[in-house]
Amino acid sequence: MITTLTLTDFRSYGTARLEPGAGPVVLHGPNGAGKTNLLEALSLLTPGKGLRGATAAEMGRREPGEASGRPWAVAVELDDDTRLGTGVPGNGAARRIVRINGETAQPGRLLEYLRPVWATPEQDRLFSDARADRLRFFDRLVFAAVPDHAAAVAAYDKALRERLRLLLQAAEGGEADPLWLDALEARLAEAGARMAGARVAALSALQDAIDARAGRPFPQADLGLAGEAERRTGAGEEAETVEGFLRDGFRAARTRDGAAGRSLFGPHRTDLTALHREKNRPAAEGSSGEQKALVLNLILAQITRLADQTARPLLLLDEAPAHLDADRRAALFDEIEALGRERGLQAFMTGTERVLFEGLEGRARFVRVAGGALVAE
Ligand SMILES: Nc1ncnc2c1ncn2[C@@H]1O[C@H](COP(=O)(O)OP(=O)(O)OP(=O)(O)O)[C@@H](O)[C@H]1O
Repeated sequence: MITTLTLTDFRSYGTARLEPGAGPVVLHGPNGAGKTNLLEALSLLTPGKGLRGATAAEMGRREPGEASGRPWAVAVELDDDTRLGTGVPGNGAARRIVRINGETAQPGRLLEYLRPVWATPEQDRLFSDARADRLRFFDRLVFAAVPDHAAAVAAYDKALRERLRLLLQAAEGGEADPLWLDALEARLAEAGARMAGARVAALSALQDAIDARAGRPFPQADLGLAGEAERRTGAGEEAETVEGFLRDGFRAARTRDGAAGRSLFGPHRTDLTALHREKNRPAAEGSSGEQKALVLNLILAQITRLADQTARPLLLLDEAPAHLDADRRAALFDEIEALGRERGLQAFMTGTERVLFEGLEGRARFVRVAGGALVAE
């Protein structure tokens, strides 16, 4: 459990401190008050770019007239006295660093301490938006469950960029070292097969968790992965066989990728598919309210699963109640509060009006966000 959160020059905050305590935290305040900024800060306590997908340089506080963001820091203390922190040490620095108990650490190690999962209004059209966003969303769910997945995706993305750079050089008449290409593709195939393995395992566990939630007032999704490496993995092929398939595929795609200027083959092109079970229709056809409810159900399934394991689950819900009808809102609050009480879930929820959370009165900590300050009520 996070016992204290401190923000320093993070977005709209100069310095701010919050002691969330056990149970849900409701952050309410007018538009632009800094509610999402606070959730974003918490979302950086896991590898990646956080819930806005922003760069570290954008996150530093900028006063009018300042050209670049200030050095910033987000720090938390956990109930076992562990100190986790992230931030950038210099003006406009592009890479954030992570500290665990004062020592610089690999971002992946944060997953040993916290497993944040979030839902934002941007996900309201998750199933009809760009494939890449959907895959990123799913990969984040995977690495909250399988920490190694984050490292495999990072290694894969790096090798993919490097390979494309070489292929573009070759397409423009330059020389691409074939041995270096072979080495990069071997790395891609190895990381790609691991990614496919983790995705297939995580999808199956997530589907079980969704199925176990029948009877709640949220729609159920039947999930699938549209990608050849995942299909083969799911059909029981050994990881080495999938790796061989990927290596051959990358090699065969060299000329085409170089000409297209894009990497057209590989598990970075996998898609997450979802069927709205009750309606027996693709989730992509659903309204934004329906997609929102499907995504929330999926996220609640994931967080319940994480809460069953040992990791500390952390749920960040940006403007969730505003988009839900009264039944679903009440069910959401009851579930979050029960998960907090029984399994140590910490949840942070935002909304413009306190009244949206009246179902949580007496059961949550209310914090008013205004003018860069956090006021516990
Ligand atoms: N780097 C930065 N430096 C200073 N202020 C920033 C920075 N980045 C964002 N802001 C400010 O933060 C505010 C937005 O905060 P946030 O998105 O958290 O609002 P919110 O309370 O979630 O509002 P809404 O209810 O509209 O979603 C804006 O006023 C924006 O100008």
